[in-house]
Amino acid sequence: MDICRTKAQMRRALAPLRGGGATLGLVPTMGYLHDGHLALVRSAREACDHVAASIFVNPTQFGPTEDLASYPRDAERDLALLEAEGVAAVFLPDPAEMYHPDSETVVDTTHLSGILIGTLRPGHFRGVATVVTKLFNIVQPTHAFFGRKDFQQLAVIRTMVRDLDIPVEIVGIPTQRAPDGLALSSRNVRLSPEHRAAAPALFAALHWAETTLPRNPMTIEELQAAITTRLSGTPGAAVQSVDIRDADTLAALTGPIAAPVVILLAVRFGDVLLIDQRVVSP
Ligand SMILES: Nc1ncnc2c1ncn2[C@@H]1O[C@H](COP(=O)(O)OP(=O)(O)OP(=O)(O)O)[C@@H](O)[C@H]1O
Ligand SMILES: CC(C)(CO)[C@@H](O)C(=O)[O-]
Ligand code: BAL
Repeated sequence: MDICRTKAQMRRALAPLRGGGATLGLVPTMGYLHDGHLALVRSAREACDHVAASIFVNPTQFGPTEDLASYPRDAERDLALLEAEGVAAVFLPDPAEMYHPDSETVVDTTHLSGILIGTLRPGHFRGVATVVTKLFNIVQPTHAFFGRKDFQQLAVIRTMVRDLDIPVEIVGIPTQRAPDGLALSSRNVRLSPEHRAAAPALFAALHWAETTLPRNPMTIEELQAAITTRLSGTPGAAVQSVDIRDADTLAALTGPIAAPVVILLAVRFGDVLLIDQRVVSP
């Protein structure tokens, strides 16, 4: 496995893997890998001839009061995991390698970036769209793999690829969970034992909605209120948002639920923001 700290090294490592119709899958990550990331890598291995991964805690997607400095990191362990999964090359730049000191160009999905998580994390999706565009340009993958856990991020990336005619196929992978239902996330290690014990409440609320809705027709407003009440009773949980949106466009909805909708949850436990989502049908 080639470990590349510069763009030039990455381009050199990938050059022999291109051509002859070979497919190259990219798995972008911020490191501190868990089985959710490895599920993306395994899907990429199944779909593509070669797999590249990136590990970069991207400063431009963190707000000034967010957890950039305390974001968990363990590059050595990450590299061993990626090597064991048969990854051909890993891109591991530092911020100075990634961003020109006079960098001024950004990529932004002007509507999608500003709604939902975009209101909790202003500027976040512009940072994501910009760094993912840069990764696509550096790696030039035929396919790229993202988790559906970050549902809005996936929508932002699909929109950006559509609007800018970026020649890459985006693949969304189902959320991998701990046995108690908590969605795997690098930030889970920062939960206190009490908060970790309470955190499966997000999964429980989604599961409740998924099983209740087909038997018990509800309006958007009733479902949103029921989920908010369930989450608010969870010890230590500060509910940030419960949104129920069109599963394809993320457009706001009102009234009776007649088609599949996505439930998007954001809940803070201490200073850790957890998100989860589920598409449910009436
Ligand atoms: N539980 C999961 N199942 C499937 N994919 C996941 C899961 N968690 C993260 N991913 C995906 O892995 C990729 C890299 O995500 P990232 O490195 O930010 O990990 P994370 O665990 O989501 O960390 P964070 O705590 O920052 O949310 C993204 O495409 C993300 O959607
Ligand atoms: C896609 C991504 C690697 C861009 O920094 C990040 O947002 C993530 O890990 O989901
Ligand atoms: N998984 C999304 C990256 C972030 O939270 O910044």
